Amino acid sequence: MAAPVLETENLVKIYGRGETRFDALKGINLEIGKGESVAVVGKSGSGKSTLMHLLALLDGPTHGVVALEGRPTGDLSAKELNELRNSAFGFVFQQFFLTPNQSVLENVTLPLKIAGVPAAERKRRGLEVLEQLEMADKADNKATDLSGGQKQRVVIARALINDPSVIFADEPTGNLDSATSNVVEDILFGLNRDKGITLVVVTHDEDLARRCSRQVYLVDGQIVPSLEKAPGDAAPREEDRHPWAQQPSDATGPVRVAGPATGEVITLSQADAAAIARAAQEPARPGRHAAPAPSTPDQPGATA
Ligand SMILES: Nc1ncnc2c1ncn2[C@@H]1O[C@H](COP(=O)(O)OP(=O)(O)OP(=O)(O)O)[C@@H](O)[C@H]1O
Repeated sequence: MAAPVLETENLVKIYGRGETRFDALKGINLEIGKGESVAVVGKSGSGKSTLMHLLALLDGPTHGVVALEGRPTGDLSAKELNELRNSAFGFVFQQFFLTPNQSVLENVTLPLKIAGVPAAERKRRGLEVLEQLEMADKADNKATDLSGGQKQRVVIARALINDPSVIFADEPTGNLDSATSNVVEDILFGLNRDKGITLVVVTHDEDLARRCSRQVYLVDGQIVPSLEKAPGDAAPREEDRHPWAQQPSDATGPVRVAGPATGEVITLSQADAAAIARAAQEPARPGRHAAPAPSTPDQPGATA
């Protein structure tokens, strides 16, 4: 793996206390190399967004370390964290909506405004990045006067404006139709390939996850073995790749599987094992990524 841009050590996140205590992450050790594209996959409530928020320095862990470019971030002040996030990261999050009353250009250049960049320079860089995403002609539009796919391109433009080393994307295609999803994905993977921007994507979309160079599987706040083969391994046998798929279908107790990469024994609930087995074995939906992307991708009615 390339030098890690992000590393975590025994990352634990506990929400609440006493009777309402919930252990959302239970000791995550993860390295994300520069230029990787990593999909964080798992069922609802498994801790994907929590992990993404900790990696993106939007929230702090209860225990453990997140290091950016080899530098632990735990001791940084709120101001330092803000600056670091603003300069190193881009966000394609559905909850980071565009500001409706502002123009596309104002939305895209917001991170530069926060960083204190003068107006003329903001405009120059904003138009440049909108040009890259074929949205320069919409610079003066209100953010509301756009289709779903166009809004998502504006969000990506905003994520790019500070030349980030990592883009975090939380369900970046969640509300888009299939053709528009393809366009948005192509943009994100193009940035990864051509500019070496590291991508960390939380998604339920198996096709999008498969397009990433690595998948990180979360079950109940823990990483379970990914489906990629370990470095230097011979091609794994099917039963080694998906040991959970070998369980008898009428089994009711917890499923114990040996990780193909580490040999570590992990206990999964039947439901989690079945969900992972399904995700691992389902073929790609027909039609996705097969057809060339349309040149005018945005569909009326889609929302970002
Ligand atoms: N602020 C919070 N306070 C208490 N519990 C929380 C909080 N945020 C998340 N949780 C709990 O932590 C667990 C993990 O949440 P998280 O949002 O990371 O899951 P997720 O895998 O991203 O789910 P989804 O796919 O549904 O978005 C869930 O059980 C959730 O209810």
